[in-house]
Amino acid sequence: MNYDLNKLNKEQQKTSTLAGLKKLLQLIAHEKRTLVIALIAILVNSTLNLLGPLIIGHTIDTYVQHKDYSGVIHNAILLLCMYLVALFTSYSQTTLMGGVGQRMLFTLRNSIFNKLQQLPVGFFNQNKAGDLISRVNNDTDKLNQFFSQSLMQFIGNISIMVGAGIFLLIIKFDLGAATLSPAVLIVLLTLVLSPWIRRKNALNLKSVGGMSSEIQESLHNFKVIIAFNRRDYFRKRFEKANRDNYKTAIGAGLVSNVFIPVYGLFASIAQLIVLAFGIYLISIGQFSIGILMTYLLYATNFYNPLRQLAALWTNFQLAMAGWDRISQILSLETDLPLVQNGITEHGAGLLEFRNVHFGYTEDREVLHNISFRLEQGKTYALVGPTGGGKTTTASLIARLYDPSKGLVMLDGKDIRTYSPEERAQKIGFILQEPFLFTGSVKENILYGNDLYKDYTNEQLEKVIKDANLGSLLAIFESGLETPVASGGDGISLGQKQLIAFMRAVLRNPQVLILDEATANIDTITEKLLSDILDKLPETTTRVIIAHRLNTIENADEIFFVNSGEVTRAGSLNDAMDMLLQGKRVS
Ligand SMILES: Nc1ncnc2c1ncn2[C@@H]1O[C@H](COP(=O)(O)OP(=O)(O)OP(=O)(O)O)[C@@H](O)[C@H]1O
Repeated sequence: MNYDLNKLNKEQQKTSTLAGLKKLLQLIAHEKRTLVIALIAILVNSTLNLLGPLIIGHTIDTYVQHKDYSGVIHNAILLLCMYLVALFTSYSQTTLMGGVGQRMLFTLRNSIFNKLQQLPVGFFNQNKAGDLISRVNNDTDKLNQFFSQSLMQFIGNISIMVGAGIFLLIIKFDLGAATLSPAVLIVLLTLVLSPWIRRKNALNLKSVGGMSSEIQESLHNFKVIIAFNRRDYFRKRFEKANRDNYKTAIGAGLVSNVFIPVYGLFASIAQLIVLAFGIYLISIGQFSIGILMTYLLYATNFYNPLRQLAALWTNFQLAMAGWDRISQILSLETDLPLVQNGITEHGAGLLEFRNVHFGYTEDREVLHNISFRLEQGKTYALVGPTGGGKTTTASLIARLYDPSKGLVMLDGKDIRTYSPEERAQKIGFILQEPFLFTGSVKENILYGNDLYKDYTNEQLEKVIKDANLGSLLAIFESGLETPVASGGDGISLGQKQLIAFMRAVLRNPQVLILDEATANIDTITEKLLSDILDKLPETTTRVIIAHRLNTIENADEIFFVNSGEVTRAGSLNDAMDMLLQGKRVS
């Protein structure tokens, strides 16, 4: 399945502003009470702002012109009180919406992270970690900014505009219509330009993701970069990503800023219309100075928010572009679903591949029509040249992927019928490059193991000794409390493999897969591991992938994996011949 977020097909990419907005609103649906209070606050604020020009006009015509200063002072105090209440409502709505935005950000980041936890290995093969981090951090923040800062401003501005527009039309309809006509052009222009702005913003967010991937890759591989003196190479790559980001940011900024001067121009034209027409109306006795003042203030009240709406609209487009990138992740489903009514067979082997085909991508098949069967309690070895398909076969045993054709049976049932927990309990997989978390040896050993999670060190040490793993633990200076640094970088690769080995064995799986698990371990420790493997419960089936043939000399059966085909190799000597000749016997 295609999981590459930057190459989704049209169907996967299809998003509409309305549908996106609807889904987004669901995220804050439980905030109804806060939203209603914030809405009331902003409407009160707009109303107070709209009453201002009326009172000012009335003061000029009634009190200023008749030199009634007590009336002027009275209205001035009234205006001051109104502006203070407006300030309070504005502060309240900002604080309330700030909280809504932060809570939404929290939920959204959790949802994306949870979704990432559910997606299959194929998704992570096809996407760069840096880009995903950028989506979780940066794109969600764009949404937060819109919700916490822009949404209520948006509503407030629209209500002021609508109110001001109504007053303009009521006071004098023909002048009102002339004053509002530039706004119609602005709305049309906005509608035409919006998709373009959204596209430009999406490109910009994508380039931020690209830059983040470059940083992640170079930080992750810093040892190789230094060892190969490739700093210049990565510097150039980063410079290119940074330049791409710079260009897309300039592009997005340019299109976004196109509105601001255009809006300004239209607002000025509207004011000119009011002034010219208003002065004419005064000259023919239809308007008073106070009404002209009120009119001018309403025109400003109409066009100022419109100008701000341009900026808010840009924020909205940016938030929607961010939301598109986020919802691309949220809408993905795992291609490893739980199958309810899979085949169940008695008497099947513990594990069986039936005519399995598999490819990481649709255009290249890696495993071709593989069939084999593993019995309980036996030891199997997979040998073969590099790139032959051993790890891929093991990955299908652990259901990191599903076959494109064919079936994998585990313990008499289609492997797809097991829940991830059941499967992880039955299958232990020690990867070629085990990953350790920051913490202690104990925390890493107990990772994913609920059975011993509350054990004290003494209890756990006893369990480890009983599982014949004591000699491995003794290799670590401070035993269970030996610290492990981020990604396990503070300890050797061999030691990592030992921890991964203890982690897998303590779960007591039915099938234990060791993928080159002893490749970085000295001969004496390797012998220790071999003894431990021999002492595993009789029911444990072992699948050992190894390049060094001495590690598999005790295997009950050897499979030769080459060019995506799996065949029985017969004896160790036969396997050796096949490896040396690079071909298989039929
Ligand atoms: N994540 C992946 N995406 C695409 N192709 C892959 C991926 N992993 C492996 N392959 C390809 O699948 C084929 C089999 O690889 P696999 O890792 O199974 O070989 P292997 O026998 O385990 O090799 P090695 O002995 O080097 O570990 C190779 O051609 C490899 O290039």
